[in-house]
Amino acid sequence: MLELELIIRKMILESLGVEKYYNSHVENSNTILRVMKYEPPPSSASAIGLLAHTDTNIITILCQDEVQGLEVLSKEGNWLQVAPSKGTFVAVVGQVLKAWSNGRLHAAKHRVVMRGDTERYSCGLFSIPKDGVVIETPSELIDEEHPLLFRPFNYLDFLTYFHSNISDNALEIYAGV
Ligand SMILES: O=C(O)CCC(=O)C(=O)O
Ligand SMILES: [Fe+2]
Repeated sequence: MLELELIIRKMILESLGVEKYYNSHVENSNTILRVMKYEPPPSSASAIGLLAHTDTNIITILCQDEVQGLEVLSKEGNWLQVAPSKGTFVAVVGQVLKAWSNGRLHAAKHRVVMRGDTERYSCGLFSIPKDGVVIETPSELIDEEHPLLFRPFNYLDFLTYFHSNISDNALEIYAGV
């Protein structure tokens, strides 16, 4: 999963023409692996296993078991089920990468909805800026057509703000230009 995260990050930076930042991008980040368990809903109804959110980190690689649950909000506002499929992973862009890329990448909202009577397990690898790292959009991604959207910000300070002011547009309020 770590290898996949690095490959995806490299592909993203290459596609933006800023691959020269790859090494510093990776050096400035850590990864954590988390295993999650979701209980089935108490009745036959569906239940929210994880509230709708966008990840705050850089990139998340998710691996679901065979129990359906992950849903992603489309730009049209529809919740799309992400079907579990053996040997596949889901990559989710977090708010740090959205800010760093000057909004070129979209941090999709997602949630977990539990249906049926089987517990669900998932595993997530989260790449996260190291303590003290300042998220700053590279100058190559700023021009007349793409004016700077987010001022440079310290990730830990943003996280502290985010947890005390949870809202859909916390990043825009905290670091929006
Ligand atoms: O369990 C999942 O599939 C999603 C987990 C998730 O979105 C998260 O931990 O941020
Ligand atoms: Fe998430």
